[in-house]
Formats: sequence, structure tokens, C-alpha cells
Amino acid sequence: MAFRTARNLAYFSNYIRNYSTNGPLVNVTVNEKSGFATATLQRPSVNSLNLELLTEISHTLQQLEKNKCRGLILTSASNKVFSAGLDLFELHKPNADKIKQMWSTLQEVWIKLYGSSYPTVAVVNGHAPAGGCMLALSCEYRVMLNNFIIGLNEAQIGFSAPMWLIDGMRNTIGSRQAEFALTAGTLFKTEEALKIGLVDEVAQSKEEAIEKAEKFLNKFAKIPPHARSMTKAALRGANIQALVRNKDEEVRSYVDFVTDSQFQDSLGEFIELNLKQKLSK
Ligand SMILES: CCCCCCCC/C=C\C=C\CC(=O)SCCNC(=O)CCNC(=O)[C@H](O)C(C)(C)COP(=O)(O)OP(=O)(O)OC[C@H]1O[C@@H](n2cnc3c(N)ncnc32)[C@H](O)[C@@H]1OP(=O)(O)O
Repeated sequence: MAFRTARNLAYFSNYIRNYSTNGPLVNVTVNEKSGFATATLQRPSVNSLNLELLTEISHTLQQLEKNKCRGLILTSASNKVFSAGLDLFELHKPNADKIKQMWSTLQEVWIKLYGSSYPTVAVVNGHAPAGGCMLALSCEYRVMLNNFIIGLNEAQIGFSAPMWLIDGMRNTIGSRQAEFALTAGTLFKTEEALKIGLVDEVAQSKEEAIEKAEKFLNKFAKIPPHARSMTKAALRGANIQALVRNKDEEVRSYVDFVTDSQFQDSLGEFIELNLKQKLSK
């Protein structure tokens, strides 16, 4: 088992430090006492998910799995936005090959994070719409700071969230609430999200949120890791397998959907109406 000896722990910490120097968009640190890793998303200014950030998240998750991480806290370097979801500018008039890779990497991130063998907590220290909510939902526990929004607003932008993400929402807040939330594309304020169970706890500061996250991770200290991860796989495996079976087909549908002129028109309108930065004409 990892971290059984101080030498193992030191090796892993050094490894992660070295790794983090190679990843400018995701900073990874390891608490040497607890063995918990903190992965901080730091793509300016809103951690919008472009191919580069998604690739780095995917590599980070792979390394954490390989090194038998004891627990992960996922958070943001911004004090306003956890992640603004997919990079909408990269979806506008896109290069088909690039968005193909982007969707495929997004699927990989979900498979690795939703299916990780180690426990995971999202410290949602800023807004988390769409893909930002997806990252938080993939974790096992969510601690959110006050006065932000979270939710799957895909319907508002003109499409449906993919099946695996709908599954993640349903598994978290139940079918009835998921239907209300997804069909309206609702973005919930922190307190509302707590009421429906989309987040588990509210914190007043990032420090308090990290403490709550560590408390959650510490609950597993005496549970055999293989028993924990087998149970998690039993609970989440069917949803993951459904995506694995349909991965390529979904990428094809997504590329067709996003490159269609109707989607491009509604995306253009959404950007002009909702984002400060505008499209160059
Ligand atoms: C069968 C399978 C296929 C099914 C088909 C499915 C098709 C799916 C296609 C796409 C899927 C998408 C899922 C997504 O994740 S879509 C992304 C949705 N995101 C949003 O709606 C968020 C939009 N942003 C906001 O609401 C706000 O910016 C917010 C995050 C709340 C932060 O607000 P605030 O603090 O006031 O900051 P600003 O609005 O001033 O923004 C700061 C700068 O960031 C830029 N920005 C914001 N969001 C994005 C984004 N998503 N992508 C790129 N850039 C973004 C914004 O323009 C500002 O830029 P600048 O500083 O240059 O002015």
C-alpha cells in the first residue's frame, strides 16, 4: 500500500512536485502528513475547459491513480470561479479535429474522476456552471462557499447534457430533482444547492472548506482501501461502462452537433448576451 513508509511518502511527494512543475494549468500538492493531494485548477481567468486544461486534468488523475493517492481535493486558484465549464470560445467556429479531442478528453476526465479508486472532494470556491458542475459532481463530496452558483445549464444554452452527466446528477440529487433542474437548466445558489443535495456542506472560507474536505477524507482512514474502492466501483461502474461502450459514437454525435450552423448561431447569441468578452466579427 502506498505511503506505508516515510520513504514511499517522500518519493510520492517529490514525484508530485516534479509533476506539478510540468503542469502549469493544474497545481498538485501533497499534504505529507495526511497523504491527501490537492489539485488546484489555475487556467486564467475562469478555468474554462479547453483541450489543454482537460488534458492536464486527465494526466493528473492518471498519475494520482498510479501512485495510489489516499484522497483528492479538487479546487480552483480563482476566488470567484471554480470552473466556467467548456471554453465557449473554442466551441465557436471550431476545428473539428480539435473539438473531437476535446470531447474525448472530457469523457476521459469524467471516467477517471467519477471512477477513481481513491476518495474525492470538490472544494467549490467559486461559480460552477455546466462543465464546472460536472467536475464537482464527479467527486464523492462537495463543499461549497457561499454566494456562488452551480448547476447544469446546458438546456439554457440550447442542448442536453450527455447521458453520463445526467446519470451523475440523478445519482446525486435523485430523479425528480434532476428532471426539474436539467429541463430548466437551473443554476442554483449555494444555499439552494445545499437544500437539494447538490452540495453536501457550505463553508464561509476556503480554509474552512478544506478542513471539511479533509474531515470527509479522514472518514476512510480505517476502511480497507480495496473494500472502499470495490464498493465505489459497484455503485458507479454501470454508468461508467455505459459511457465506455458509447464513447466513440458520442464523440461523433457531439462533433456533428457542435459544427452544425444552428448550434453555432445559438452559441454565438449566448456568448454575445452572457459573456463580457465578445466574438470578433
Ligand atoms: C450526444 C453527445 C453530444 C450532446 C451534445 C452536447 C453538446 C454539448 C456542447 C457543449 C457542452 C458544454 C458544456 C459546457 O460546459 S458549456 C459552458 C457553459 N458555461 C457557462 O454557461 C458559463 C458562462 N460564464 C458565466 O456565466 C460567468 O462568466 C461566470 C462563470 C458565472 C463568472 O462570472 P464573472 O465572475 O462575472 O466573470 P465574467 O462573466 O466577467 O467572466 C470573466 C472572463 O471569463 C470569460 N468566460 C466566462 N465563461 C467562459 C467560458 N465558459 N468559456 C470561455 N470564456 C469564458 C468571460 O468572457 C470573461 O472574459 P474577459 O475577462 O476576457 O472579459
